[in-house]
Amino acid sequence: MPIYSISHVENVRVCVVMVGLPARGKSLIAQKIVRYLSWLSIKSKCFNVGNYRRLIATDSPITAEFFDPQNQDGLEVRQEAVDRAIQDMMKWFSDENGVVGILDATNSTRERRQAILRLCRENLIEPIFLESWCNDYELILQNIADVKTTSPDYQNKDLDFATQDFLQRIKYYEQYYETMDVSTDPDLTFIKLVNVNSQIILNRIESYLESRIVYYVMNLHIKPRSIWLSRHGESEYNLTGQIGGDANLSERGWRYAKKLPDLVLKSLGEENKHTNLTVWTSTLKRTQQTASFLPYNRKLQWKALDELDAGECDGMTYEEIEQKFPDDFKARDDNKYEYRYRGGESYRDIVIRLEPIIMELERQENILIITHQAVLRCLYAYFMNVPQEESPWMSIPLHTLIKLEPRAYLTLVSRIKADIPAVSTYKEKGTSQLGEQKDGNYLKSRDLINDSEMHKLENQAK
Ligand SMILES: O=P(O)(O)OC[C@H]1O[C@@](CO)(OP(=O)(O)O)[C@@H](O)[C@@H]1O
Repeated sequence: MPIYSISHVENVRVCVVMVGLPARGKSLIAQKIVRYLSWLSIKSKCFNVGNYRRLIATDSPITAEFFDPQNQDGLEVRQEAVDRAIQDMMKWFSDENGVVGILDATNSTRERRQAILRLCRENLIEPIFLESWCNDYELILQNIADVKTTSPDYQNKDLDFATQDFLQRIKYYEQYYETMDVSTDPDLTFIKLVNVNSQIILNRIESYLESRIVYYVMNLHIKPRSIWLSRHGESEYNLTGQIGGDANLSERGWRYAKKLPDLVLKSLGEENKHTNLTVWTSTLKRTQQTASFLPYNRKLQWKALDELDAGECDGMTYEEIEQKFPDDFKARDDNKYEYRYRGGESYRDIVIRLEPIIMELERQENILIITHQAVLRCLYAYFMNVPQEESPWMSIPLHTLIKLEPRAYLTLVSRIKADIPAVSTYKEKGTSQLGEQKDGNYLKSRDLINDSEMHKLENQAK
């Protein structure tokens, strides 16, 4: 039976209209919403007006003066950019059945917001305005530094120049910026984040999908932190090639468990060696045994982190499954993400049960998660924006500690191998044999800003 996502049930289409002065973290929030909703199979896309503007005004470098409200040419280019972004977004809603489109721009005047509102209503799209309001100067400077390292406007410019120029750009916008307020915008659906999430003002949140977006955004924080991921040490079932079950660690698995505290210290580095981590495991013995030598007192077990339930195939090897249920074996290879074991789960089912984990992870700071091959693939896919067709085939080796460092526009990945041998549990498509465990082919940092989108736009413009 197919699983429907909430967008099918409600049949709604939502346009998230970002609002805020430059350097308020709008693009970051927009990208994160797209990544989160796409992970939940809700078709989402971000339309960044800055990208359109750069395509139209190719005679860059652009400096703050371009944004002077007295600069007529600048105004025209900016109007054209927003018109084109909105046009493309509307086309995407209708031609590609988009569900959540995000208009990433400053949308800083009430007049502009009213125009977007009218257009959305005409096209039966629910608009939700998401304002990021911030007067914390340190935070703004931090955002400028992040923008400077990622925005094409400041490529090859030094930080001082970029900072001054950007502050001037903000000043121009401030001349006509109108913030959102319950008294002035009583009829609009909006979320206003004040200094990230020190205060959150909500108005007229109505549909379920809107409330999911609100809940997600409310949980975001921007404190620097790291997330460590590890599979449990090699288990006795891994040795025999059996899947599922609740086996103990093998002798080599125990060696990994004993070495894990050192690997974590090494990854923390000398200056952070006293950092107190929270450790999450599943409820299965092999993850708890793996965590047993870690010197941290906050250890939590989550049922949601248990391994993929293989139902009737629990305890079998892939060869036995191929012999006993050949059609199922093939169906799983054909569509591993959707295939649900008889009486068990699919990868999609895991993603659904992991959603509260993701929400909690967004709220938390430093966490070490010890879990299982399939669950780890799903968590990793969320952080690294890995598409559904690929995620169940990612190679995540045993006895390897992975560190994720979420940054403004990308997640950095590093890993430490324990140098303790383990069997491979990696099964390639089309065979029941366990092949060689590939050496973490997905363990690369990935940009969250989708470059391919930019290339597509550039090609259209040519
Ligand atoms: O989806 P595939 O590639 O079969 O991987 C999931 C399998 O990985 C295993 C090992 O083969 O995980 P784990 O080692 O965490 O127990 C199985 O229990 C589980 O069914």
